[in-house]
Amino acid sequence: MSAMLEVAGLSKTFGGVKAVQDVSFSVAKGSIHSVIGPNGAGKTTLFNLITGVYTPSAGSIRLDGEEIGGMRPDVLATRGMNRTFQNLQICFNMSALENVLVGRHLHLDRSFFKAMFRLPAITRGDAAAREHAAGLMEFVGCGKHVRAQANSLSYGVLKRLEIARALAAEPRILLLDEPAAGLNPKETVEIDELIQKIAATGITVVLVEHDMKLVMHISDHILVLDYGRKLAEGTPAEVRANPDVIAAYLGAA
Ligand SMILES: Nc1ncnc2c1ncn2[C@@H]1O[C@H](COP(=O)(O)OP(=O)(O)OP(=O)(O)O)[C@@H](O)[C@H]1O
Repeated sequence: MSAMLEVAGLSKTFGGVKAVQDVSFSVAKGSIHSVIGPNGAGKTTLFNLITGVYTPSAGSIRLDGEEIGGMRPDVLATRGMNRTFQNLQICFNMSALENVLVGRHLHLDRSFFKAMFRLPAITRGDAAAREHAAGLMEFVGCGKHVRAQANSLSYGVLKRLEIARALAAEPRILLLDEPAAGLNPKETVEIDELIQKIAATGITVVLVEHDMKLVMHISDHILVLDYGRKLAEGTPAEVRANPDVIAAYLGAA
């Protein structure tokens, strides 16, 4: 499989803190790639570098061969990259469907004059976008909440809704920041199934996750960070058997 994302010599320093140090790895197109590591290992910083929240101190990030290091998240969305956040980014004063529509804005035809005169094309566009968003809610398992207000939904449903919103931009690569955080075991199994369903559509998935059962079950490849550096990488079986990984996790326990 060819590499969709290639990270080389990536570093990020905050004052004197080396949050990410000289990290290199690549993500194969269509794969599920997890990033794990003890607390403070640099996982979130790595995600924020890849998704344009932070500018790298050094190194390169390539998406389909194009350098994307330092590009803004909205520009990256037009290049086919989207993400979810560890803390929910839901607008609670909007409906569930509207939250998904927010993620669709890239694909809406919003020229000023069309919007001003509500030309038929834009009305058609709105109807199609709503239909698309409702379809995504169905896909992530929130179909029965299409008409609900966001503030009436449970945490588990909101986590799925956030994934639906990220999918609304039609990404080719989706980064999920702790998709199972705060979920109960049943909801975690459902998220596991959803991630596999997303990957089966051809979308490349990268995730940061603390739930080892989920990571070991769904990942094609795992990158292990420790103190900002790459400690190990490989298949779940390789990573599980790696003495350095075992030591890092036992040390952190
Ligand atoms: N904006 C920042 N300013 C200063 N230091 C930061 C900043 N963001 C992260 N750090 C530091 O960088 C290191 C890596 O943090 P990061 O949040 O990336 O780790 P993590 O692996 O995601 O941790 P966790 O599993 O707890 O979420 C930590 O020492 C953290 O304190």
